Amino acid sequence: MLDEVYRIVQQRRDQSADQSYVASLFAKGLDKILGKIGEEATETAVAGKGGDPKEVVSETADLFFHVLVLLGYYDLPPERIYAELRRRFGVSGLTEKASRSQKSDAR
Ligand SMILES: N=c1c2ncn([C@@H]3O[C@H](COP(=O)(O)OP(=O)(O)OP(=O)(O)O)[C@@H](O)[C@H]3O)c2ncn1[C@@H]1O[C@H](COP(=O)(O)O)[C@@H](O)[C@H]1O
Repeated sequence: MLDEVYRIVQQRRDQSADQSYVASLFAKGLDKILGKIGEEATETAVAGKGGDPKEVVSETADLFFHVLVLLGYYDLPPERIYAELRRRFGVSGLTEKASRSQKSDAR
């Protein structure tokens, strides 16, 4: 579904802003897209605190969608994110963090 929505996002880029919400975001520019991500991330956090599963799902969907618009802005297909997650797969976050602090100690 992320790939499908991303494909639509890319198709909307050149459309009229009054006929497409995605086109209106592109027309308003990067700061508008970033502002929406900040807003939706906050709303996701508030929903997480509230504990209503429906709200968590709805706000997370809004957040994912606006992140797809940002990826579209930079022509970055979701596959790039999947590849990064695959690269990290199986590496404990704690192990990765410890290796980072060892690297900075060595400097
Ligand atoms: N998944 C979504 C999606 N999720 C959320 N939204 C919109 O994101 C906006 C977020 O809600 P807000 O209340 O925060 O925003 P707002 O007050 O309307 O907007 P601002 O004035 O703050 O910018 C709403 O207008 C939602 O309708 C989405 N708009 C589009 N899509 C997908 O993008 C496709 C293309 O959409 P259009 O470009 O509108 O054709 C659609 O077919 C969907 O697949």
